[in-house]
Amino acid sequence: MHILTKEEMKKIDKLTSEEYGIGSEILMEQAGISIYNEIIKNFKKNTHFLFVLGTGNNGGDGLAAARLLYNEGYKNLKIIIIGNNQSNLFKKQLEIIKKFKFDNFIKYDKNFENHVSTADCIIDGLIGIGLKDDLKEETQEVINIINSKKRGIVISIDIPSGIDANTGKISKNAIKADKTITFGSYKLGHIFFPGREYSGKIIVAPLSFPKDLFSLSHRELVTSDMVKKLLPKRPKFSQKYDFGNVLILAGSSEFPGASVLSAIGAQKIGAGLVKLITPSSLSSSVLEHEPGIIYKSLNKNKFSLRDIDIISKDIKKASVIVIGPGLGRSNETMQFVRNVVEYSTSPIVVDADALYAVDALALRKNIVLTPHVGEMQRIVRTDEIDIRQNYDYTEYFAKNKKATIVFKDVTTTITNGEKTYFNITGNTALSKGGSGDLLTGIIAGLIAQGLNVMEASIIASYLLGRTAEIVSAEKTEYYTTPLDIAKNLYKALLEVINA
Ligand SMILES: NC(=O)C1=CN([C@@H]2O[C@H](COP(=O)(O)OP(=O)(O)OC[C@H]3O[C@@H](n4cnc5c(N)ncnc54)[C@H](O)[C@@H]3O)[C@@H](O)[C@H]2O)[C@@H](O)CC1
Ligand SMILES: Nc1ncnc2c1ncn2[C@@H]1O[C@H](COP(=O)(O)OP(=O)(O)O)[C@@H](O)[C@H]1O
Ligand SMILES: [K+]
Repeated sequence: MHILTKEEMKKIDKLTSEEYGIGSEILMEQAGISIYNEIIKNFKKNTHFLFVLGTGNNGGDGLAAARLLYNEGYKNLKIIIIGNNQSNLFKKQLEIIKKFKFDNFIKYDKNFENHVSTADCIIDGLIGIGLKDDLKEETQEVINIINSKKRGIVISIDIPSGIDANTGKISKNAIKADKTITFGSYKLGHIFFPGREYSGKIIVAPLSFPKDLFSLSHRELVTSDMVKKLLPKRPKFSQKYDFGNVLILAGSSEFPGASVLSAIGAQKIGAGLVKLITPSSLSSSVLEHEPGIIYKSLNKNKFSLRDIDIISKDIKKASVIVIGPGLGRSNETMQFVRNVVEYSTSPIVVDADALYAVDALALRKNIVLTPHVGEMQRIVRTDEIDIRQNYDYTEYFAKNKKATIVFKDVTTTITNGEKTYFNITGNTALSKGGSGDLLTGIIAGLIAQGLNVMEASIIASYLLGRTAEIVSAEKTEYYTTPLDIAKNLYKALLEVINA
């Protein structure tokens, strides 16, 4: 499923009309029908509806849906229109609904609160992707009353009014919907917070947009289907060397646990061989969890430059290297990181402390950086933009650095600057030390099996998040730990494989 900006959506509207002859009126009627269909599935004819509509095409969709319901015997409908500048399609829909003898238009006055609190279902068609500038005061007031006085279900048309479709940001105020019915495809505002939260359950109504047109967007949502298609094959006629060799350079006497989770992640996702080389002897617990992991301790506190000689053979043999989790950030260790990255030509997953050496690294497409919010804000070296709300800056950064980036957040951005994937699986069970270390190992385990760094990052992010959802449904988001997630990774795998 592609994820569109409002400009891309408008372009697709235009092309659908001009190149394919399916005009805006038809699309609006279809939008109305899809809202109508969703409503009749869930509400009886005696339901009290309040349609709160603007005067643009978002409001026009609302008028079409209201008329279809009215025509089917849903008689408890009230419509309130906010604003004056009616779009042509809105005007037309208004004329049509009047021809159906609908006349229950109400004014915006002191009784509005009462209408809101007595409605079983409120349809929000105030503003869609046409939001411009800050919300007008009257609209803010209307939205405020809906959010605070509603008793029934709120359904937003296309996107909750007040949410910017390109960023998910709130403009002064926004409707908190239970459900959003959007058209064609997701918009970015549906997947970035707070828009994602304000949208509630999102339903995508396809309308008649030609599918090919969506590929004008280079951004996609990671889905179970996509993961299923990308999962590496495991042919019967195989042996361990066919599934790759993961070398993990991680840990220190101060942070021995991180490397353990990375190694387990790589092993559990199916890598042929996983070797953990770590400075301290404190990570030996890895063998209790997975005795198949090859474990080597250098019996010191942290990596330094001269360790390169000891591990150079391993670096050459590795089909993928993980560097970073739990390393610490001393100068010597950063020198070590730089040298490993320069020395190797294999794919490398650079995570955690190793990200602090990024400035000095010559990056390449098969290097994947996996920063969380703080690390990302630091490596882009600018405080001027909030990196969580600027996926295009992450894309720009990846392109510029010629690397692949997995920017880990509630919505994770996976990009090489040309293609971008967003993952939205996961929950707060993952907001705990160690989840990222596990992810790193899973990414590497997939690269070892022959996937490129983008493919591996897509699958790993999806599976990590989905496993967290599955495990926490049983054990709660409080209780679930990275190790629980590692041990249950098979549940998300099975769900994907059997879907
Ligand atoms: N053109 C098409 O092919 C289709 C468009 N559709 C609908 O059309 C919508 C886009 O329609 P429009 O481009 O007319 O725009 P919208 O209807 O989304 O927004 C324009 C309306 O919002 C008001 N508005 C904008 N900024 C505001 C602010 N800051 N404060 C208060 N009011 C503000 C304007 O006064 C106007 O009434 C989509 O979201 C979707 O719902 C659907 O009918 C599907 C097909
Ligand atoms: N609330 C959340 N919802 C979804 N995913 C989350 C949430 N919190 C954290 N995550 C995910 O969990 C992982 C945390 O990584 P990170 O912060 O690097 O952990 P650590 O460095 O402690 O191992 C990332 O993949 C991130 O996307
Ligand atoms: K809306």
